[in-house]
Amino acid sequence: MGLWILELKRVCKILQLPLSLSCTPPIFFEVSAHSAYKTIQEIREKEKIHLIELEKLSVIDQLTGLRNRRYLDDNFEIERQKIKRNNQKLCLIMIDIDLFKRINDEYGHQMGDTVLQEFLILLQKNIRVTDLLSRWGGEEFIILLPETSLENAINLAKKIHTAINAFSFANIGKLTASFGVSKVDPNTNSNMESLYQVDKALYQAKNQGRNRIVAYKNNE
Ligand SMILES: Nc1nc2c(ncn2[C@@H]2O[C@H](COP(=O)(O)OP(=O)(O)OP(=O)(O)O)[C@@H](O)[C@H]2O)c(=O)[nH]1
Repeated sequence: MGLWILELKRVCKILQLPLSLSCTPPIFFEVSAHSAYKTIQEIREKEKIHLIELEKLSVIDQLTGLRNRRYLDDNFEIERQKIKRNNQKLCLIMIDIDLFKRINDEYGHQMGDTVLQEFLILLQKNIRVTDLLSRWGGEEFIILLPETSLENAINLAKKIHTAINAFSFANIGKLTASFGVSKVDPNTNSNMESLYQVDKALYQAKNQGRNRIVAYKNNE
């Protein structure tokens, strides 16, 4: 009983609810203990829902509504373990909008945000529901492609590349993007290595003049 009251005091304190437990006659104590117990249960349920909501928010990018880097980090390991067990294929595509800074500088940050939102819709239209698209940061996106060979990942990058080149962004017009593509080998690569490889391929695409796709090769 004492513990209930302590717990009730605790949750009421957290939720800043008024609580008066003084002068409760024994006959009424049963009733108030019962309602106190119910209150604690209700508050615990609300706390649980609140935590679930917080957990969801922590893996969602506010601007685009896409999953964020944290979500990808968590799920990449799960996907790696799955392909290792089932001997499946897994690839990564990293996409970065070219010269995005110019858009912010010329049209303002808000227009830059709009472009990012349009860009992600374009990406979503071109991938499968089982592909995991996330915002890696700034103007950079990653797609994790389960059950996809390197050849098919490159084909998908080509398809997205063509779609971007054909698209006219509101108020901005044409944009280009650079792509890195890599295969994940769960037996030899750690998550870090796989991400390093796809990032290196993207870096090469930028260095070679942007608006292109580069696949990571082992001997580079
Ligand atoms: N509007 C907007 N801009 C962002 C956001 N996140 C990052 N940026 C901007 O994206 C720009 C990225 O610039 P850089 O890293 O120089 O790259 P870039 O201009 O795209 O050039 P390259 O990648 O070399 O083609 C910076 O100006 C950032 O401020 C965002 O959420 N919204």
